Amino acid sequence: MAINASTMNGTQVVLRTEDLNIYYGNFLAVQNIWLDIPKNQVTAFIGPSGCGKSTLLRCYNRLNDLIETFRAEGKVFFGDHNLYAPHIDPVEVRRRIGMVFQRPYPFPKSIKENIAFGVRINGYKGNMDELVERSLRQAALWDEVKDKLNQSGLSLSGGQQQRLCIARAIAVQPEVILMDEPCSALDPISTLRVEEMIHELKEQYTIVIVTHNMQQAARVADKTAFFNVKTSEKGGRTGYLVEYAPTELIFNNPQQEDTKAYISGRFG
Ligand SMILES: Nc1ncnc2c1ncn2[C@@H]1O[C@H](COP(=O)(O)OP(=O)(O)OP(=O)(O)O)[C@@H](O)[C@H]1O
Repeated sequence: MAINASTMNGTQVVLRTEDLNIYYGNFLAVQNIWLDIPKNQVTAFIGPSGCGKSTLLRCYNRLNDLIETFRAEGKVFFGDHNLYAPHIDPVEVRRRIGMVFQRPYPFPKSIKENIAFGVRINGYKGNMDELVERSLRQAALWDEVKDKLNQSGLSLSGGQQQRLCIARAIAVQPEVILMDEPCSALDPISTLRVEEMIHELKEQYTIVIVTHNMQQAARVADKTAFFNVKTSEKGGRTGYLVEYAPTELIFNNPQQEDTKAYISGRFG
């Protein structure tokens, strides 16, 4: 699966959705999404609860496939590849488009093995110690764990566990990292560390982050997409994209009334 990305104002587009509708059974959860995710930038998804931020995020690495009632209409492109074409291997997609979840969930294995495990399964033949160190350094965790690599990942603090999970995601060398509210279970200092790390990671990776925290979106994201929910014809609550623009425009000069209302805290 070679990437041959198209461009958006001179920036490469890594992920593109075209007229994407996402269903759980008969329920239309997300409607009519056209969205381009730029390479080596941080894109934030914000919006009120239930507008489909996580549902859309999980579409990018086919994680929704694991939900029996899930169905997608429309297209999701990774470079030139339609990720939902029949020949696409979802396991390969998930290696190239990694994910970090809301709650850190280290494997009940050593710190080192948390990183080495997935890499080995992917057939890595290089120097494992080097890779473990590099991944932990990129996740700003090396200095804290270098003397206890054989201790359990579960012995770390919540913030350290989340950075371990980020190191694990990085280790298999994905092109994109999806983050679903990665700081919501962390204290403010741990949150700051993860945010600083996100700034550094975007030099090498494309990052899409779902966050409830508008200040966080303002701090970390180059572009921000604001989603809202409306009552659909069938009576269900369906999410849709309201506005997508450089982050400073979304927060300082939003074009849509709903965006203005949301960022000024009038709903959500
Ligand atoms: N596995 C599922 N099965 C059925 N419906 C689902 C499933 N997951 C999500 N939904 C529904 O899809 C809609 C969008 O949910 P989603 O979690 O993507 O929204 P969100 O914007 O990420 O919300 P939050 O900010 O609360 O996490 C909601 O109505 C939710 O109830």
